[in-house]
Amino acid sequence: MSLLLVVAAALVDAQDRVLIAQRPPGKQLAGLWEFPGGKLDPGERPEEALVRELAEELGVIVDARDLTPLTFASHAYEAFHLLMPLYLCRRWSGEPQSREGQALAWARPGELDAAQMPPADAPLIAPLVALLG
Ligand SMILES: Nc1nc2c([nH]c(=O)n2[C@H]2C[C@H](O)[C@@H](COP(=O)(O)OP(=O)(O)OP(=O)(O)O)O2)c(=O)[nH]1
Repeated sequence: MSLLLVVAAALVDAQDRVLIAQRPPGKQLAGLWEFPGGKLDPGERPEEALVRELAEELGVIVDARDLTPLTFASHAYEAFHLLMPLYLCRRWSGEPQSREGQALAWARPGELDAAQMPPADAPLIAPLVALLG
């Protein structure tokens, strides 16, 4: 079993909407809507990796101190077991923009559709709904 650590963020705006990004064609899980984030580079701390990924993918600047642990996903994919902490982030600078060609959307947690998200993400919806409605 290989364990894959991926860090992800729920960026939450003033209307309590969460930013989701669509995985581009050609990638694993293409077309599904996920939380921005990604894998750690060698030697990187999780929060540092997430700050980097948010800058690369969305062009936003986040202070690691504004990343609050919210919940996590633990899911057995065929090729690896995914462990994915999900951080809550309500403060950043810059307007999130698609830096890698991915579609972006803001959604109320209650509107998130597990069927359109990676299987690992389904259990993440309930904590977001509990927090934000
Ligand atoms: N960022 C993110 N990844 C997720 C979520 N749910 C989920 O199962 N994943 C999986 C998909 C990928 O296997 C992995 C994230 O890896 P990644 O985005 O850095 O890498 P990738 O597969 O796009 O490909 P690559 O960068 O290695 O080319 O975690 C999610 O909500 N956000």
